[in-house]
Amino acid sequence: QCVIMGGVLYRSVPYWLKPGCESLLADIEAELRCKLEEVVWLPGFFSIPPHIQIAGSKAYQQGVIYGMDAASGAAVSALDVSPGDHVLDLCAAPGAKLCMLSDLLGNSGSLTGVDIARHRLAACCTMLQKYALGDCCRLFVADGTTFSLLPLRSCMDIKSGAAYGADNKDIFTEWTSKRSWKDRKKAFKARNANSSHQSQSTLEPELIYYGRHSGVVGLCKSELFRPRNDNEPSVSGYDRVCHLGAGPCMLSMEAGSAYRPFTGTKSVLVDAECTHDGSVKHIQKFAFWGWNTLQHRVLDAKRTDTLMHLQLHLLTNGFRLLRVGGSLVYSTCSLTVAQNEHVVEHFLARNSSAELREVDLADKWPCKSGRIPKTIRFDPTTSKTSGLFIAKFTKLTT
Ligand SMILES: C[S@@+](CC[C@H](N)C(=O)[O-])C[C@H]1O[C@@H](n2cnc3c(N)ncnc32)[C@H](O)[C@@H]1O
Repeated sequence: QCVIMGGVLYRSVPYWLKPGCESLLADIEAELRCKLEEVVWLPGFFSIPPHIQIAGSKAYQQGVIYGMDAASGAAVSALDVSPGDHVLDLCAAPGAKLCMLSDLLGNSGSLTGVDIARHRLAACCTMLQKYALGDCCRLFVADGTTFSLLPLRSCMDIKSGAAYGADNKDIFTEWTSKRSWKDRKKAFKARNANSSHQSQSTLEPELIYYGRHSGVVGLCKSELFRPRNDNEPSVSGYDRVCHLGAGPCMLSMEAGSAYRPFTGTKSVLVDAECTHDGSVKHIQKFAFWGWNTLQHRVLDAKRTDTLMHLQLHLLTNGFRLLRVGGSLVYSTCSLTVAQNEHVVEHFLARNSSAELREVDLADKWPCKSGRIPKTIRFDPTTSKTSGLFIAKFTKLTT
């Protein structure tokens, strides 16, 4: 019997590119020896029977398909990303949503992925490269509650370090995964020095990957890492938007130039750390961990409090980095009210420029309303997806 749950694939071709898709699908079906069933409510998604293993298939190895739960796909769709947008994914690893975001952007705009767990972000980096999706992307190991770097203009000319003097070690040249032993040792030392002097929450962002069109090539390190300063309007581009009253036009830096306008972070995804109790894949792990561990892993009040605090801070900082008129999606794969509606309520009470928005198309999705109007919930018992909570916000001028 075909069970859709947990067996949904997202093709690594933009789903609006119809030509050629049919023949591609036929090839994949022949290779997997099963029918790919279209998920009618989510373009680009197909379901396969759960016993079919895709990891050994040519289609998977060549990066034509990747596995992703349909509810997660819905969270990305809720962002309504258009080519050219500057998108921030604040809890990016291991990177399924990041890949889909990159697919939607095509070779335009920019995508910044942030995660506090280095090893998990390294998996993102591998995925982006495997699926050839990283051209406009940059990845930072950083704390999403304090991350402060603005998006760079994606349309800027790609400059080579040579134009700025190839011997200037401070200029980012084209990214390569092959670093000299000396460079790796230097980076390792710097990391160790950093972590012994700073707590995790104040770690400086560390750039671990950047694509050719991410806007990083040609920049000086001091330009890329110049922190947003709320007290200096000329540096903190986002604040200048409000003061100028000039719509969604902001200021950003380019190598060797004064600040130039850019369209800002239009979309922020905060797929926050949570207890994962709505994730079917995660719950299956309790068979291995032992069901008696459920109490401290999911139901423990102290842990929930700590997570709520983190979720609220991630959401607040994501919103701070959003431009006026942009969209932010907050999602968790927890089914608890504490990590979802309560976080949203606390956030709205403290941010007068935040407004909840209806998720377009949600009326066609197999989801229900959350306890707060305009929020939605995917419930595994009725949606045939993993559980997911989604709230979409926009930023108003205050
Ligand atoms: C639910 S997972 C994100 C899944 C991801 N969006 C995807 O689609 O693959 C939550 C992530 O949040 C990260 N995280 C936890 N605390 C964080 C923080 N303070 N800043 C940034 N990321 C954090 C975790 O390391 C974890 O990778």
